Amino acid sequence: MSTPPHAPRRPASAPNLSTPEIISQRIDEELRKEAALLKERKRKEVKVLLLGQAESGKSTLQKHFQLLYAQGTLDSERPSWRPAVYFNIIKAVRMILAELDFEFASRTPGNEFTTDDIVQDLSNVRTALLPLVAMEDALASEINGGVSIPGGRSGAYVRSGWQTMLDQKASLKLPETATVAAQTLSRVANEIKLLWKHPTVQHYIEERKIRVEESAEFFLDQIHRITQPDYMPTTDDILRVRLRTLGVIEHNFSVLMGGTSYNWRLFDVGGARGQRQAWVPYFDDAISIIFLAPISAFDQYLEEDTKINRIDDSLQLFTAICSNKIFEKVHLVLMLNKTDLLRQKLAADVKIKRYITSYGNRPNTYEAAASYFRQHFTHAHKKNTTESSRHLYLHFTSMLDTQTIQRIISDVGEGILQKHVSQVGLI
Ligand SMILES: Nc1nc2c(ncn2[C@@H]2O[C@H](COP(=O)(O)OP(=O)(O)OP(=O)(O)O)[C@@H](O)[C@H]2O)c(=O)[nH]1
Ligand SMILES: [Mg+2]
Repeated sequence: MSTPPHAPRRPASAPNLSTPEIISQRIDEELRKEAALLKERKRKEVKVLLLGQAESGKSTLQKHFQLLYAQGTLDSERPSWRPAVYFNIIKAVRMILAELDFEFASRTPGNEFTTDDIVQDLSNVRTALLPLVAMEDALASEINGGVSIPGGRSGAYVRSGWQTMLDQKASLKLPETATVAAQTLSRVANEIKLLWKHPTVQHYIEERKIRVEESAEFFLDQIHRITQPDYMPTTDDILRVRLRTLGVIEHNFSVLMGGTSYNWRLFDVGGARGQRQAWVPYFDDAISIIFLAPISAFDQYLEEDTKINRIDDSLQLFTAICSNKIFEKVHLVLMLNKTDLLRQKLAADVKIKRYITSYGNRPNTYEAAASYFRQHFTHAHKKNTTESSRHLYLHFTSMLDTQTIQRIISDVGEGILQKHVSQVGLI
């Protein structure tokens, strides 16, 4: 190969850039740069796990993070929540009808809530609603992208990237089954209202014979708004939607603190018992755990094991987290969540001691209950903390109180960041 006439000539004294030593120096330099970049990235990366049993409010808390730090992404995801709202309503209608069937089958004469006329009226409403109820599984399957939950459990859930999948498929347009569901819902909106407001249904709700999911009441009360053809979920709707999380979903936020932009990596996990083994690979190098325990759940049992009281399960899980060596130095935040529902239940005179005998003769008030649950969780932490310096940051929360929860997120965030900054020096 000949040198082109105008190519600059290497002076005789200049080093030969292709000697093995130079190549090796260059590789070293590249590796150093890469390591420095990695270190810098790690320095700005804050890894937080959201843990707790199913329905404890982890995904709802994640939405609040999103609302605070990445409002734009929540806005762009808005359309993909529409099928989920429909799904929540259809499921509630199905649960109400199933319970009515059961109650009517065993009705006794003279009961003012189950007269022949009432049974006939509600049976007509039922007939009108059957086509809607029949769509539940197909809608769940569409939301799930056709993948079913291991173990054959039905229902709708979200997994990593689900919104992108829906967005790519349909952008603002509703997917096929959801479109039919929207039309059917508009057609039977009056019947849903009739059913929901019916004194017999309200009576069974009060008597706690009909138990719908916690967000159902909110959606059913607003059925006419939701069944409008141009309905788009509000932020409140998104916060209320119930969809199980499947596996572990990572959410990234850029958070500006003290003039530096940190990359928050928030891991939201599926909380049901069968899902918990999927958490383990994410335990390494987590700087913080936010553990959610719904203290309103004292009268509820696990869906996956109906013998186990949900508060017991939360305590057991929290104990396991506290005693795990890998979390000895973690910044541990405990949110005793759903305080609004706890207040509601106590106002309706649901007795804690009926479900938790050790509650004894303590007053059935919010203050006494909150202090009792706090004591149990702090005790579990203290008993299972070998690293004496690990502190427990405890908050009573309601995810419906957006203003307060956002202030708590800011406070919790600062604490987590301080911990992070004190540890990055070790990297
Ligand atoms: N009233 C009330 N509802 C809440 C609160 N926190 C969460 N919810 C509702 O409880 C339901 C379950 O919340 P999620 O955030 O989906 O629960 P999760 O812990 O992510 O559940 P999994 O994904 O199954 O592990 C949703 O309908 C939420 O809107 C709260 O403080 N008060
Ligand atoms: Mg979830």
